Amino acid sequence: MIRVGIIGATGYAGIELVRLLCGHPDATITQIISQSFVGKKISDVYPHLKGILDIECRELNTDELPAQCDVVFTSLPQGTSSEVIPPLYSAGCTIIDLSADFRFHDAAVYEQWYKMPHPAPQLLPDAIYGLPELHRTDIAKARLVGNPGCYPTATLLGLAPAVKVGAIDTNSIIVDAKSGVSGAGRASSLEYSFCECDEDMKAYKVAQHRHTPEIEQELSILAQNDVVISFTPHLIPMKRGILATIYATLKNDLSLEGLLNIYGNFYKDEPFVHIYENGTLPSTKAVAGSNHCHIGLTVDQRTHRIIITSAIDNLVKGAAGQAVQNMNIMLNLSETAGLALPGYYI
Ligand SMILES: NC(=O)C1=CN([C@@H]2O[C@H](COP(=O)(O)OP(=O)(O)OC[C@H]3O[C@@H](n4cnc5c(N)ncnc54)[C@H](OP(=O)(O)O)[C@@H]3O)[C@@H](O)[C@H]2O)C=CC1
Ligand SMILES: CC(=O)N[C@@H](CCC(=O)OP(=O)(O)O)C(=O)O
Repeated sequence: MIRVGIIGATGYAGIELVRLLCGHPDATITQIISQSFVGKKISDVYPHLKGILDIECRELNTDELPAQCDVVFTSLPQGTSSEVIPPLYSAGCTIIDLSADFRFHDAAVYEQWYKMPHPAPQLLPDAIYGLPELHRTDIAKARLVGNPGCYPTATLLGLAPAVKVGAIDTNSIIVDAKSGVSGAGRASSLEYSFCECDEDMKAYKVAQHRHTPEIEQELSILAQNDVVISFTPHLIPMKRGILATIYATLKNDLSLEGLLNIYGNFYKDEPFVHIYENGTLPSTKAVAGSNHCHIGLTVDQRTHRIIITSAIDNLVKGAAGQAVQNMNIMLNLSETAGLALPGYYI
């Protein structure tokens, strides 16, 4: 069995990792690392784990952890991950980081958007952007993966085939995305409390959200050109789920059938990406609790635009599930191990 440690297991993304790994056939959780709950059983912090995982939360010890774990997931705030990762990486651990710290090729871009110096820029050349549908071969060779953000996962999966084949004008891309409140993490602040969020919907960080450069980095690689997008996130009164509605101008007279062919070919061997073909459109309910991404395509003949809808669960394909998928690839396990169950639906 592969021994796994989770640093930041007591957060929402971390505890989703725990849930998925409890059902993984080849991995066992040996270390649960926390900051606020050291000495408590994880099943006392999260009672749904009682009788399933009752181990104690420990304080981080970067000298001891490498001998206790083969793989370490870091699910910590931005800036904190890249402080703890260097000694673990030097000691030989395989690391999947759920923060933004290892998603960028250029430390200057990170520093501009995250407004802090990058604590470990020397490791950026070793880190691979962990979107398997785009970088599977490199992920398989990597020992450090920067797991993508939730909005970038939904957006990039929705756009990748069209951008790769040059079907759309990449200057015309508009991403209008909605997220459930768990996307903001467990640490509470007034704006995410029940009475503030319930029965409300609002845009936030318009034209300045930190996921913008992450999406642009990957689209630019696909287009082999600098791509700039408009991205507007919204907070909606749900616990989980992201729906990205993406608009772009078509370059040629492509029919819906033509687009379905392009998308079908691009994703033909992908276990977790599904294109809707019968005129229906995806919704967050269909992916809640699963590692799947559902994509719907519409061609608006009047405006000559493609409208793509892409749905994921922010905590699964947008965080913990994708991290497990990356672990499976890095360790040459079956890519779907621990991720085979369907979502909740209800
Ligand atoms: N929520 C989501 O949908 C997504 C989250 N992510 C990323 O995953 C990471 C975790 O997010 P999320 O689970 O939502 O956040 P939470 O706020 O729910 O959890 C944060 C975790 O980090 C630990 N922590 C916080 N500050 C420190 C510190 N200074 N030193 C050590 N540990 C610390 C907390 O420990 P303790 O509880 O012990 O205090 C907790 O376990 C973030 O980088 C986030 O951006 C990525 C994609 C989607
Ligand atoms: C609803 C909500 O607040 N969502 C978070 C995105 C969470 C995420 O994926 O963030 P990282 O890139 O930091 O890992 C936000 O908009 O900042």
